[in-house]
Amino acid sequence: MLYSTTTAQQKRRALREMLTPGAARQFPGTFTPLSVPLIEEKGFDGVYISGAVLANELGLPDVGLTTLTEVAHRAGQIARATNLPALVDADTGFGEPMNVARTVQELEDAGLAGCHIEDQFNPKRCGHLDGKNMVDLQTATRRIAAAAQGRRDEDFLIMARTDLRAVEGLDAAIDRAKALIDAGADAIFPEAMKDLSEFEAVCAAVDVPVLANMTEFGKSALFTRQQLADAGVAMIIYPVTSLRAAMGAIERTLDTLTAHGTQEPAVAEMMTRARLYELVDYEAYNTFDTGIFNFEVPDVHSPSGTDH
Ligand SMILES: C[C@](O)(C(=O)O)[C@H](CC(=O)O)C(=O)O
Ligand SMILES: [Mg+2]
Repeated sequence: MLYSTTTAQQKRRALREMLTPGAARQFPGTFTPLSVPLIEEKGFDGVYISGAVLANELGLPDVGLTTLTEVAHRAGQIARATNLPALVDADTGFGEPMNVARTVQELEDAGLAGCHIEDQFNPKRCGHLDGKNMVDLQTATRRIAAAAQGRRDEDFLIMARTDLRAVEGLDAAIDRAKALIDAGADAIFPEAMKDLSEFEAVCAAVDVPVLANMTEFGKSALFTRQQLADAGVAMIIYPVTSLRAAMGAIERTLDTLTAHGTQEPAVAEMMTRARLYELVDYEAYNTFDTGIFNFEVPDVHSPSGTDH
């Protein structure tokens, strides 16, 4: 009950240890702390907090409108709800190199295990769309160097994302990934890979953990965990999956309500009240006090009642 029983430091260590080449650790995205017990219960390795989802959840497009304060706050609420490590999308780092250093410190304070910082400039966009604004190599490496310098816990994972593949091709993206590692990146997120052989090429070219982004309706096909493990991938994110699933269910339910005048036909698809209460550990809160107030209140009206 309440929040996680492991410290942020322990979660960061755990993340470091689990990210070996080919481990293909699965990090489903979540936009709410409420999904976190589900992710844990189903045996996933960690939790991902997507910038696109945090923006969309606020009714905004993913073009760099969310602020560091908003992202750190929401990501912190999610991170503290889980014993698993949480990786957050820090977009372009929320400013110039000095701001990026502060971003890392805010995310450390919020209990995140790591973040990724990309080489676009605002208005940034989803890595799987065309027409991205890319910063030059020097700006990209400065961002990562500032992030590494800002970090106070050496286990906080700084992942560099490069969006260059869709703009200048795979070789350029690999060259940039290497430069970002030299600048201090602990891991690489090669965005918008075209096929499995591209993941393989990146994994072979760098000796840090590589992330695969399995976002739906994007430029990459939805490869299985085994396929990505065989390519050498250390970590897989499913950034928008739960949001898309939830929004699909909401839309279908609203349609049922308008069509039938009642939600009754949709109830079978809903999470039950009992299951929802289970996720928030209702029962434990009911009994929490009984373990603490196990003494008797003296009767002040009895002859010995003043003796307390
Ligand atoms: C990973 C990503 O950065 C995100 O914010 O979740 C997005 C996902 C998406 O828009 O599908 C991305 O740029 O790939
Ligand atoms: Mg993003």
